[in-house]
Amino acid sequence: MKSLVLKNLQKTYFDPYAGSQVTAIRDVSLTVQPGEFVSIVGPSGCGKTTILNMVAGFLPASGGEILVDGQPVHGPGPDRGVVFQSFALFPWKTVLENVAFGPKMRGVGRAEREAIAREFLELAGLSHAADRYPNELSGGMQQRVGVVRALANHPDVLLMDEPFASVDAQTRMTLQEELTRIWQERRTTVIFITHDVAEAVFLANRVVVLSKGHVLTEIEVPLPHPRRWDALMEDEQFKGLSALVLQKVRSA
Ligand SMILES: Nc1ncnc2c1ncn2[C@@H]1O[C@H](COP(=O)(O)OP(=O)(O)OP(=O)(O)O)[C@@H](O)[C@H]1O
Repeated sequence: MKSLVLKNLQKTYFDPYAGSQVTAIRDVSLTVQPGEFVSIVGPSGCGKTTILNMVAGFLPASGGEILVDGQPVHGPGPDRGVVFQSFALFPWKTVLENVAFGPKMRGVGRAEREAIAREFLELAGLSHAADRYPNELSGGMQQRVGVVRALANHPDVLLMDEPFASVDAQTRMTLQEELTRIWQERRTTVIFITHDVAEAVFLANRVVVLSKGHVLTEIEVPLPHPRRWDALMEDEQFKGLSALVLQKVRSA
């Protein structure tokens, strides 16, 4: 478990159409404690994906600093795992081989990496699908494989950009419940980006609301884990927090 610190982060892009610089991230400072689950929400264009790409090391920052456990980030690295909304599993590899791929790249021997992959597949309720190929899985199952493939690399920080946006509502709720359960077991530090306020509150210890490239507010979510939709749907505290976050996003 490692901390993630963003210090006065800034990002400007060159807009070729306007022929000028646009500021996507003005000044974002954020400390994510080791093992904390932070959701980031905000209106379209407020800079969520830009922040995630900078933390992943895919985009250079224009100013400020990103520190993982005190070490500055200068590019992608195995300490940070990334799961996107649409991502590619290797179609020519089985589910087991997909999940074992990261450990293989780290030089872990065959028996050990298969054991690691089987452990994670079990965690995600996917043991029965180990020998199948991605095109033999439903969208929700592929998404789950994507999540455990990232986890099998033992990242210190897991970065998730709307990973469940393209699955149906029912599957999405199941994936959210599984993610909170897996997170509770592994306690990986997580940043989760979403447009969905209920999803943000359901998953996180803390919700960060972004507005036009800066942090508008942060809202603690002191609900116990693991979380289940059946219980939370009617929970007054959950409903109150969701309403508060929604109000902030709408004012952002
Ligand atoms: N490659 C780019 N070149 C120029 N401008 C960009 C680029 N990528 C993003 N932007 C601009 O930066 C701002 C933030 O974009 P970003 O994609 O981070 O927002 P977002 O909050 O993730 O949006 P959404 O919720 O719609 O995905 C927007 O104004 C966007 O137009």
